Amino acid sequence: MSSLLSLRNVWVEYGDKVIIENLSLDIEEGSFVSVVGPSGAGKSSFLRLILGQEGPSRGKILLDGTPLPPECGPDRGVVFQRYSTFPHLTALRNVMFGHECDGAPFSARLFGSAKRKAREEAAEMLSAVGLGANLDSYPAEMSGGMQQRLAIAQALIKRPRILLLDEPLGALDPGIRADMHELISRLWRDYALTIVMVTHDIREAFTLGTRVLTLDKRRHDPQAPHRYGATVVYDLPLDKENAQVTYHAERITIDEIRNN
Ligand SMILES: Nc1ncnc2c1ncn2[C@@H]1O[C@H](COP(=O)(O)OP(=O)(O)OP(=O)(O)O)[C@@H](O)[C@H]1O
Repeated sequence: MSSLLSLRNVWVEYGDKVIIENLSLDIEEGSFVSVVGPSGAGKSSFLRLILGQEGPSRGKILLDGTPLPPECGPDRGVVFQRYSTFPHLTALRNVMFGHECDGAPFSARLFGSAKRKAREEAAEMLSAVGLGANLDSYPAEMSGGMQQRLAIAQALIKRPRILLLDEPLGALDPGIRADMHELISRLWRDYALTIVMVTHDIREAFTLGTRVLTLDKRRHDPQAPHRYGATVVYDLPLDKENAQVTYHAERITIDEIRNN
């Protein structure tokens, strides 16, 4: 595997508030990186950096060895915990929207064969996420799990090189999460994706990831909580061939990682 994304001495600072501190990291093509850490550690900020929603205050980020374009492009797709889809569009139109924006940036409307092709691809993607029977449903008519399936289809239609997941299953019931784990694993394999997923669920991090990163502060100043930022304090590659790792993950906690 080769390095798809590299962060070199990256800092995120807001005024004198340090959020991410001197982060250096390589993410291999085809890997599934789970990111865990305490609330407020900077996990979403880390995803926003990769997405291009904000730039580092210092350091550089390279995609395939070249500086990451400052704006979010089709090479990166994202799914948030909620509200990733357009409520006024059907499932099919939600997924077609990416192609429509590219093909007709001003009107977001395609015609003729371009429209037919976009429709076929969107329907195919919706089938891949298990929504083949819901092409004409609106997000409000769908369950939480179905809405997240739709958000994933919408993110994947542009065939991104990196898929960013920010607590994508955080609002779902545990039973639905298990189905979603199966779906995300299958899409990761079938579409040869590189995935970076933020989660608060340590079991999910170990079940899905090929690597688990823990973001946290190495130093704390009780008088000035934002004096120091977070960095990668644990970086655990997982041997997915070894089923035992998955079983152990059932019981593992952040404290157990810290103590190892
Ligand atoms: N635009 C901003 N201006 C100032 N501070 C910000 C800004 N965006 C984020 N922060 C701060 O950065 C810190 C990290 O926020 P972030 O959302 O990345 O953490 P997180 O690890 O994802 O948290 P959680 O697990 O609770 O979602 C927080 O203290 C937050 O208040």
